[in-house]
Amino acid sequence: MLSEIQCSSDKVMDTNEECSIVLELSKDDLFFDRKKRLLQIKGFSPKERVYLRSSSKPGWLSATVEVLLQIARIIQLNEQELYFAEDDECTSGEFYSPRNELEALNSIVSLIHVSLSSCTPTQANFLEELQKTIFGLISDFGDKNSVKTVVERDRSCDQEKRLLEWGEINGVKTQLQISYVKGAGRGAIARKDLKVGDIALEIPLSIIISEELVYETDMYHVLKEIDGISTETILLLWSMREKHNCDSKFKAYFDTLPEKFNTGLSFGVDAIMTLDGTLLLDEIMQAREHLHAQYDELVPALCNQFPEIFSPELYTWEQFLWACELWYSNSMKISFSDGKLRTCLIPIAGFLNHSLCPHIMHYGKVDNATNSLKFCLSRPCRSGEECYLSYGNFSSAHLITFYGFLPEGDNRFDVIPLDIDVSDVDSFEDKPMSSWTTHMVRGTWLSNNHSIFHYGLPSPLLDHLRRSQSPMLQTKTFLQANLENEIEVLENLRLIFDDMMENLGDIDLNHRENCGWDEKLAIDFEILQGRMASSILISCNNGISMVKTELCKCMAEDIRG
Ligand SMILES: C[S@@+](CC[C@H](N)C(=O)[O-])C[C@H]1O[C@@H](n2cnc3c(N)ncnc32)[C@H](O)[C@@H]1O
Repeated sequence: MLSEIQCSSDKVMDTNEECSIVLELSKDDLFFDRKKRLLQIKGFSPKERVYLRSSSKPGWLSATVEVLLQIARIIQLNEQELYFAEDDECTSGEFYSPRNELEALNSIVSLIHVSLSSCTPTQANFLEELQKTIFGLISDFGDKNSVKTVVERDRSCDQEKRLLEWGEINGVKTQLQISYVKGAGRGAIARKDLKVGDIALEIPLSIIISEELVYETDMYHVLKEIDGISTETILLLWSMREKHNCDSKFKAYFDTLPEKFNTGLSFGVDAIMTLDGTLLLDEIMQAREHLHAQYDELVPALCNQFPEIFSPELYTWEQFLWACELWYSNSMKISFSDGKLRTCLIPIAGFLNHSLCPHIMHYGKVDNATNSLKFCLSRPCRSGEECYLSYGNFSSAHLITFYGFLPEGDNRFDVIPLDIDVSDVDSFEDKPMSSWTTHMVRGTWLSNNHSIFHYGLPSPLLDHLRRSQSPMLQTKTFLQANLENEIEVLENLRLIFDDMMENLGDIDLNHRENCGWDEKLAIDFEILQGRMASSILISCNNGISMVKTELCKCMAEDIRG
């Protein structure tokens, strides 16, 4: 979903020879205090004016870009990225996440765009040079972080082509064609080179499936009388019947939908057993229980009372699960011109696959002027390349449960939440920075700071554990009591992850080759969680030895002293 660009440009043009761009952290930002602190650590204020110097000075461009990017990255951090953001000086070229980097670079592009609308020709030269550099950085970043798609040219896409033709008759404008891609079903491939800001796909409102459609049906008169029924459930029940309607306006769309979705919701018994000891097991079991309860409460009664509307052979548990998987894996939340957020199915856009480094990041708002939904690029996509969307900042457990895949690459939203009571310790501290209400860890290979007092582990967690262990100590100092406290903190953390590794058990990779799709996914998740847990154990162990070395030095000095 579109997050407001929080940088603003005052468009202050200082002289004819130079100009400046203002990056400002919005006072309304939910994490204003934390971001302000991070900015200050790096030597910036929440409202920073960056001057674009004369191009005759060598190196002005890269120095300016570096400053702009450091500030924009912090402004664009989301809550989880902020939790893991290291509060030490960040080395240049470091980034927080692909999402954050693309947001930061695109926010600078927007500022340049605004400034270009009211500047002198000399200033325009600076700005255009800067813009070219930022576009170059976006393109390089995409190249480095993208996953190569293999298009399966031998598989026919006749139904998909029919849907595209139907869409174009109804006003769809697209720069994408649909093909099968290895490991992900169908995907959308760029027909020509597309640049930042280009519209890859434009879908008119008239072919978007949303709640309004159901209001016109006989089904709605029955469903609206049910207390507390959500519009999502109404849509789900509607799609179970509409799928079989030969006269449906959306027949071409329903014809392209798979008979089976293969998400975590339809994992078989063996896959579920494999998940024992993983975080994914809870996620899948909770979701399945919820859906079973919903079905049992609603559907048999509807079939009994209104069999002419809810025909029992169309409203089986299997068909209900199919519809749930359809809506979970293919729907998008769209903001309409009346300000309402609606969950919708969007024909053709539904072929866009997810990537951790997507081309399209913002697509959730109807354009009032054109009455359509536009999918614009935040990074370039070359002709023949698969064009990816961001489904959201989801963990791999969520993506497997509701979408049925594990994304390639480092997913920075894969965290292990820790069940730690934060109430008593942080409440007596009046430091705003200590008030995280939940704590978590992630693979420590993602951290750049493995030195003493950091160990690749998140600072908010370590600070919390230090304080709860010994509230009165001055932490992060080389005093004996503090170092002893530090060792206890790391040993306690190590215990949690020793247990986790034990519960995960051994993984049989040879067995994986002969498994079905669901067991394969379950094993891959187990491997991922094991990798995360073992990286944390390594960090704890390395940390303990580092601290013990310091402790020995400290005690030796005491003896000498
Ligand atoms: C909105 S649909 C995208 C089109 C879909 N590939 C198809 O053939 O209909 C979402 C589904 O695509 C697949 N998918 C999306 N992104 C993927 C990825 N990065 N890797 C593997 N499968 C992916 C998953 O099956 C997911 O449930």
